[in-house]
Amino acid sequence: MQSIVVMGVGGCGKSSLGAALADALGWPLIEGDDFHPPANIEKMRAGRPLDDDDRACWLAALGEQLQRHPGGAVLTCSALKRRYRDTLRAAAPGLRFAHLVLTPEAARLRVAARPGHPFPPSLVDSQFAALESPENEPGVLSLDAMQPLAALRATTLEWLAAGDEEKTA
Ligand SMILES: Nc1ncnc2c1ncn2[C@@H]1O[C@H](COP(=O)(O)OP(=O)(O)OP(=O)(O)O)[C@@H](O)[C@H]1O
Ligand SMILES: O=C(O)[C@H](O)[C@@H](O)[C@H](O)[C@H](O)CO
Repeated sequence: MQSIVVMGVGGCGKSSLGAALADALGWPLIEGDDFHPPANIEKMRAGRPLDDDDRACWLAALGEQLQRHPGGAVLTCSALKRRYRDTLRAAAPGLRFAHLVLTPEAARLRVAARPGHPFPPSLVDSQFAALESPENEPGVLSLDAMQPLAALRATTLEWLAAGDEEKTA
């Protein structure tokens, strides 16, 4: 069973959907933010966007985590750029991605409603600037992040099941 990454900009709802999917599938949840080195957390807290170098060792650690769960896992990871996603795909071939899509305004509102979180609202624009849409890549589901969580969960589970049926047909 191939793992799934719940991806998107800060505040799009990765942790919420990731936890719901892990629960429904009985898969472990790999919370991507837990694998940032302290320097990355400090940088975000200081309102400075992460760059490719900052994200390189983080993505390598997340790839290792995926490899530890060959039976399937749910990973939450912003995975903003094509090459970040390809790094994860190289670690777990056939990896699937559910992309939570929302507007910068909606992301800002969600992030602002979480005071104390290391990711400040001022960083939201930089997330959209870095985002390369995964739409035309294989194994990607685009979701309207403004849908209720239960609907997002149901749509993603149906999509995963349909993909598995295709593989066994
Ligand atoms: N489908 C949804 N509908 C309404 N609110 C939501 C939905 N999903 C998440 N939220 C709310 O939006 C906020 C951000 O959600 P969450 O922490 O899951 O996002 P995230 O992408 O993991 O953020 P980050 O990457 O910055 O940690 C939370 O307050 C959460 O309760
Ligand atoms: O790639 C990045 O810039 C980071 O991973 C951020 O997206 C945050 O980790 C997260 O989304 C907010 O907590």
